[in-house]
Amino acid sequence: MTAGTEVVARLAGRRPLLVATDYDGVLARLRDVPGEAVPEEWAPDLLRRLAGAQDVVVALVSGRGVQDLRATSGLAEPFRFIGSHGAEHDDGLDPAVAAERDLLVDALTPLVEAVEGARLEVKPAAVAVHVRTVADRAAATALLERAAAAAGPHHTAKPGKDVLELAVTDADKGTAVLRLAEQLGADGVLYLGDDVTDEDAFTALAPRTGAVTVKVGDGDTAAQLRVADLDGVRELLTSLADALGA
Ligand SMILES: O=P(O)(O)OC[C@H]1O[C@H](O[C@H]2O[C@H](CO)[C@@H](O)[C@H](O)[C@H]2O)[C@H](O)[C@@H](O)[C@@H]1O
Repeated sequence: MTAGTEVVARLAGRRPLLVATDYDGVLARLRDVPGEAVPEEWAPDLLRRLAGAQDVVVALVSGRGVQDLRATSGLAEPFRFIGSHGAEHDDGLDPAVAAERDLLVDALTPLVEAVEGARLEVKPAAVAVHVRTVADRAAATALLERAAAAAGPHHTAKPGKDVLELAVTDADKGTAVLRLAEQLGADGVLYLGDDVTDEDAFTALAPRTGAVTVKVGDGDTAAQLRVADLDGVRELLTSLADALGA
């Protein structure tokens, strides 16, 4: 049985159904420049098909801030947005976190400026140190270690693919997706993700009846199912859309 067949068998009859998906590495290929990570050509129409089905809600869940996620993906309503690794729901963020974030920016800026090719990304509730374009890989590793050491006890370190993010809240994708599922009274939940922070969602959803979790790509995971790559995501979501009559 393919992952798509399994997802259809377990979810097609469940309503309301929440289809929640990570963005980078699932709907968009990884790029050197985060702003260039646009969705795969098939993704917007396929997500709209799913969101058009009766009692189906589609949510994009990302480490990006919601504003960045909307701008980079080009996606808008009817989709729901969870950003900043769970700290932002649609457009809401506690403004008090910005001052705390700016202290982190001050601490990390000199570290990043000392390493050629490194970049600092300032997000609503976090600061991310990117090393994808650092040619000296030993320097990249050392920078991520120094950035981790700069974190205070009230920060949450979130490692990812060539990135270390320091968040100023303890929100995660797991609690955020569970909260949205409760709000919707969802009887079924599908979650797709490829990166370390998606493991929080896989773990949080594991005990929930009617939840199916899918890891995209290689690596250890708490997800129940796996697809190899973004083409696997397209096939899986197409099977679900067909089964929903969307
Ligand atoms: O939760 P996600 O939607 O997967 O977002 C995770 C991070 O994605 C972005 O960084 C990653 O993608 C970049 C563009 O392809 C790539 O250059 C970088 O190496 C990846 O780590 C985004 O820039 C971060 O803010 C997100 O946290």
